Amino acid sequence: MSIKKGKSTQRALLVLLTLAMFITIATAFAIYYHLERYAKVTDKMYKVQSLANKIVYFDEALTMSARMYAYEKDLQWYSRYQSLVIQLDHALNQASHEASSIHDLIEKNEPLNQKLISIEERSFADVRNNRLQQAQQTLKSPEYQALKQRYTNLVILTFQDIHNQLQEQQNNHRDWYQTFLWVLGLQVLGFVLVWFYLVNFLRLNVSRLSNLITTDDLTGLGNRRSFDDILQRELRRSIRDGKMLMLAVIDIDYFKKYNDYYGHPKGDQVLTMFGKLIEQTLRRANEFGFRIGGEEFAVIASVDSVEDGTASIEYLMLKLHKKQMEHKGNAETGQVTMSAGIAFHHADEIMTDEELYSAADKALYVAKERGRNQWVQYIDDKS
Ligand SMILES: Nc1nc2c(ncn2[C@@H]2O[C@H](COP(=O)(O)OP(=O)(O)OP(=O)(O)O)[C@@H](O)[C@H]2O)c(=O)[nH]1
Repeated sequence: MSIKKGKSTQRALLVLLTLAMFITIATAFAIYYHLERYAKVTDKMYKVQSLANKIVYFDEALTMSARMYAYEKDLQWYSRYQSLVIQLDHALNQASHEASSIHDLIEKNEPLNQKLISIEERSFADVRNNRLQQAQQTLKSPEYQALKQRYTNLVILTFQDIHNQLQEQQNNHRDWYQTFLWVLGLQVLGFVLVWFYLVNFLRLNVSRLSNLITTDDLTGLGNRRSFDDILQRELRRSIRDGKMLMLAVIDIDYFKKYNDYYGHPKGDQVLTMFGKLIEQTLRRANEFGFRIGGEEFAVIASVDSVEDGTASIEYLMLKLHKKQMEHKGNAETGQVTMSAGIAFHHADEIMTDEELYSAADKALYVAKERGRNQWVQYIDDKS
């Protein structure tokens, strides 16, 4: 991907992410708003319902008190009637704060209310003048009954109306917040999916990148950087585990001449083929192959004995011979051959990676000096 394209993709991703964040925040606000409204409407419904119950109760109770007063002429009933009138007024006032239709109901039906009160007052006057039968008749009269019924019906219908309106609002808010909850759920799911995608994408790219950093493009073997790291690591491991470590530095003989004779692309093919041979030879987990320079390769292997190590390089040489690749610049064999310098790190030695590499390199030099197409093991003269 070009830098320009990468930057525009990044910008587009940033815009998308910002947009998605705004939508999520807006959705969360919408849920909060509708949930809050839903709770408020529900609360109001309970309040209105309880006021409606109170009003109907006070209304019936005050009629009952008026009747009882007409029958018993007991002043207790009269004062109960009066206290109920005050309580009813208070409840109606409270209800009119909750819903304007109650206020309208009180205003519009004031004449009807006054009529009822005047009939009740008339019966109370009869009671006071000991005309109890007259008082009872007044309260039982069809006119009073009809007015009372009308008043009660009006109250009930108004409250029913309010209840229906509130229920509609409640359902509306519930539908909205449930819809937004789904939207938020889908957004969260989307975020989770994008998150997983990004994490996977990054992980893949990181492993690709680390491969690129440590792999030689042409042969697919480890490159110089990974050679340095793995040589240090394996050396530490061999000292810790008390095992022998082999390092072989391998070079294609007269490779300059090969390039000169057959051309650079053909030279590349030889390098690729040799890289594959190394890969096929190194079968065990603790054996590693590298291309550490132009036509220079290396093998690091944890071995049980010197023979074990040299045998694997011998085997690699044999495989290369079997290929019988023509190399007219190689006057000795006429084929592509290799030379190798082998050095061992023994468990009881203390050697640095540089010392081990230098030893293998020296042995390679000797192999070249002795006529190439061979391996030479480094022997420390001082020991
Ligand atoms: N085709 C190809 N050639 C390369 C590459 N890297 C280095 N070379 C060539 O490898 C040759 C190495 O030459 P020298 O160091 O002189 O070694 P040599 O010719 O193999 O001689 P001896 O090692 O002494 O046998 C040079 O000609 C480099 O150009 C590569 O990636 N591809």
